[in-house]
Amino acid sequence: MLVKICGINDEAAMRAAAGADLVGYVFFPPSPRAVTPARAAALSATVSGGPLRVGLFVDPTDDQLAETLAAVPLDILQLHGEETPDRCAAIRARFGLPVMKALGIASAADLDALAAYAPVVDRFLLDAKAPPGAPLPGGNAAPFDWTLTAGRAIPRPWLLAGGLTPDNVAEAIRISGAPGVDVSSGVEASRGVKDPARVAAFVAAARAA
Ligand SMILES: O=C(O)c1ccccc1NCC(=O)[C@H](O)[C@H](O)COP(=O)(O)O
Repeated sequence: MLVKICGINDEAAMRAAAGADLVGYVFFPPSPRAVTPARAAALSATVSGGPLRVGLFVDPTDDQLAETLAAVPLDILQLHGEETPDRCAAIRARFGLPVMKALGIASAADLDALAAYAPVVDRFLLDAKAPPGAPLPGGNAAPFDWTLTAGRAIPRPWLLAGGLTPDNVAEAIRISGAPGVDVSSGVEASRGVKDPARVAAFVAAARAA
C-alpha cells in the first residue's frame, strides 16, 4: 500500500508524514497549501532519507518546471491540470522524472481516458472532479464513487484520492481496490494547515487496511 500525504507546508507535518511513502509539495500559488521551491527544499531537509518528494503542478510551463527543479530535488512530477498525453510525454522526456497524471473521475466513462495516457505516464492519481465553482482543481475534500474502480483493470500503478480521511481510508481501499492512497484536506486542522496527529493516524490506518 503506497501512502501519499499531499500539501506539506510545515515542519511538523513533514515529521508526521515521515512514515508515508510520498509527500507532495503544491507548486500552484492559488492553493492555500502552496510552497515556494526554496521552502520545499527546506522542508525536505527536515527528514533525512524520508518519503519520496512529489512536485504537484497545474499546467506548468517548462520554465516553471526547470526553475523549481533547480531549487528542490523532486522524485516524481504530479500533473494536476489539463495536460494532454502529448504534454505528459514531453515533460517526462525533457525532465527525466516519473510522471503521475491526476485525472478527475465522476463516471465509468472517465476511466476510458486512462488508455491514452498509459504509454506516457508512470502512475495515475484518480481524484474526484473538482465540484462546480471550486477554486482549485484538487484538494477539495470531495470523494468519488469508489465502486467505479472495483474490479477494473487500471493500466498503470495508481493512487486513490479525494475526500479520504483517517476514518474512511480503510473502507475506501476495500471498496475501490486501490493499491495506494493520497490525502490532503482529510488530515488538516483547517484549510491549508496540516494536523500532525491526523497525518500520523492516516498513515497508520492506510497501512493497517
Ligand atoms: O491540494 C491542493 O491545494 C491542490 C491544488 C491544485 C491542484 C491539486 C491540489 N491537490 C491535489 C492532491 O493531490 C490532493 O491530495 C487530492 O486532490 C486529494 O485532495 P483531498 O480531497 O483534499 O484529500
